[in-house]
Amino acid sequence: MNEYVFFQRALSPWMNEEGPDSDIVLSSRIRLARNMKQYSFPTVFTNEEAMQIIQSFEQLFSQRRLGHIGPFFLLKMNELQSIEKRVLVEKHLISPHLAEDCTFGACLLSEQEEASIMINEEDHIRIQCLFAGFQLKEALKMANALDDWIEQHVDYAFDEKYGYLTSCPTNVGTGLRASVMMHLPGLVLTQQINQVIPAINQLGLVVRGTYGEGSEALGNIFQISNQITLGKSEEDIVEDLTGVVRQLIEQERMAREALVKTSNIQLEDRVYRSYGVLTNSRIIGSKEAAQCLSDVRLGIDLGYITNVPKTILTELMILTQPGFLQKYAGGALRPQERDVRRASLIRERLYQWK
Ligand SMILES: Nc1ncnc2c1ncn2[C@@H]1O[C@H](COP(=O)(O)OP(=O)(O)OP(=O)(O)O)[C@@H](O)[C@H]1O
Repeated sequence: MNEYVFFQRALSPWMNEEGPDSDIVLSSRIRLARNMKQYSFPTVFTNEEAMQIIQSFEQLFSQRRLGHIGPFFLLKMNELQSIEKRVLVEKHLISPHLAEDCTFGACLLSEQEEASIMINEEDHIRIQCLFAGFQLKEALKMANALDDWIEQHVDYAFDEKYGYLTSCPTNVGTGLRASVMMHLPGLVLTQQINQVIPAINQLGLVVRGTYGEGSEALGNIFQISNQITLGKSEEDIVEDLTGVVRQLIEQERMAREALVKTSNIQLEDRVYRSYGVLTNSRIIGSKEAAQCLSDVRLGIDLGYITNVPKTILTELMILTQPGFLQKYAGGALRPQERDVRRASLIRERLYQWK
């Protein structure tokens, strides 16, 4: 496999699977923050230290094969074009911080893109595992396996009392963030989301947008994760989040049922109008596209639309982001040009399923 494929395909191979509860939970993620004992934290390390860290990972992964996860590919930020870095951000494989601010940053990607390890981001090592649907426990298992393997070769910064030491105190302890990406159009349409978000926050969990901290919830997609990393075991953090997500799934299903009962024809109309916009418009902005894709996804889940596979919608959510549009166009595009390209790309993809 050639590294170039990471920038070409919008749909990561792991996204092709239908995970459990995938009508509501789009994906599950575990990320672990770790640091190496012998180096200063990335906030203060020297360029030399940063390069040594990358070198040690280059050697460690030179075999490129790690148990059943298979080969890994190392991509250095200072060797990538800015559009390529943006594409990796849009695929949730690296953070905007690594792409934009970390000259001596790198990432290791597995072939299926379900595992990614960021080097020299906010911490020396950030291990991330992604699974389709509601599979937090499976993601934790894979992240732990990767973590154990790395720990055999690297001395982690660890304190008997506090656990894993990290750049930001909010990650000290387990260094673990567990999160799910949820599609919650029912709770948004019934306006219950306005009560649900504060209630989730009170339970010590955080609700974020599609692209993490500081981002908007595009197309009714919300990311829910744990806030606390200290004083609880990894398993308890995942268990607590799992309990809340189960309740949210129930609430979303009930909201959808209530909408079908009370306003079936209005809902069907909304779904088909959005389908009409996607299949006919000549200019479309990213927010409108995300909203229409959300309506059509709901339409598929409720059985109104049967001819469109959901993976096409997932792919379009990523493909219509600015980085991908420009990658396909072969260069920079002005916002208006992007809106025209976005519309034609969506029409082309959906045309195959008419
Ligand atoms: N369940 C998930 N499925 C797919 N992508 C996810 C999921 N959860 C988070 N992400 C993606 O991971 C990236 C980082 O998210 P976020 O900023 O919330 O977290 P973080 O890595 O835990 O960082 P920090 O510790 O700085 O808050 C974002 O692109 C986000 O969309």
